Amino acid sequence: MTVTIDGKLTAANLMTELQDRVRALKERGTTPGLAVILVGDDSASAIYVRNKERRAADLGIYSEVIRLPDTISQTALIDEINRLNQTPTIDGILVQLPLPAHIDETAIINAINPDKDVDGFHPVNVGRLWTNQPGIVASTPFGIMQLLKAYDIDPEGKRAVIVGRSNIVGRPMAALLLNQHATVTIAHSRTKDLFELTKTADILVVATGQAKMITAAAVKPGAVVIDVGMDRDENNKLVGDVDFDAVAPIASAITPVPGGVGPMTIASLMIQTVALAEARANG
Ligand SMILES: Nc1nc2c(c(=O)[nH]1)N[C@@H](CN(C=O)c1ccc(C(=O)N[C@@H](CCC(=O)O)C(=O)O)cc1)CN2
Repeated sequence: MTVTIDGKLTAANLMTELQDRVRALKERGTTPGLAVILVGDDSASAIYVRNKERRAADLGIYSEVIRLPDTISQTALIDEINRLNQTPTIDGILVQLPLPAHIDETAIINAINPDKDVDGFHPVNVGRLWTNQPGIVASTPFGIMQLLKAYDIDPEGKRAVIVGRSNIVGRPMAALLLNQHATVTIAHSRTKDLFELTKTADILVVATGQAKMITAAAVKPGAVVIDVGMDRDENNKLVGDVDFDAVAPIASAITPVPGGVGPMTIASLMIQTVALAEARANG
């Protein structure tokens, strides 16, 4: 029988566990602090940021949202990051993506102190991940690893195929699965015979942004299928990169959209903010 991996429930369970860690930190005089920078008025980003703010408040994490106009210069944005880098009560800093076109995303990520880079996007943290050292990991792949753990899916010895090579999902996902002893292939828009490759995967992670591109013919029977997509179908309904109804009957486990990977992203952000505050409290 196919297992539908419930990201909402897993995230809620992890948040309950996290409450105890926040309480313990506060008893020791440390309140975890998270700063979120939102540039411009992208409506989806505004919702994600509001949800981050709410989740932090639920847990007793101090959060500060810095809303900046989309006309802000790159220099002024970096000045703001520098202020937060120097604020001792802020453990984690993130800049909500995407950024307006005139701002160089790489320059902004590189301006964040790597030890406060709660998104795990800074090259120092990327390097730590690829060399299998402890560090902060991008929230979505971190959340996917939490889902695999919660459902007793062990990557060791499995063939994993990741479709998508973004810095936010595909690349860190590959490193995390490799660190857990999977045999990993990253596929992308220029991969030849893509579906021949995806059919070899015991664990298939799809992050392409193309609605329902993975059909049953592209999946090995019994595979674990993780859908990172958040796309709109012809009826403007939120769907994933995987055709859930077609693939679910042949998968051993599959994430739905919505309610699969998405809710784990914000939960992972909270977990890593608390871990950074614990590091501060422990000196
Ligand atoms: N600085 C960052 N920017 C962005 C990140 C990130 O991790 N750091 N990730 C995404 C946006 N994101 C969080 O920021 C995010 C995306 C989706 C969800 C989520 O819960 N999705 C739900 C569906 C929501 C809906 O109905 O629209 C789901 O899949 O069930 C949470 C957070 C890009 N930017």
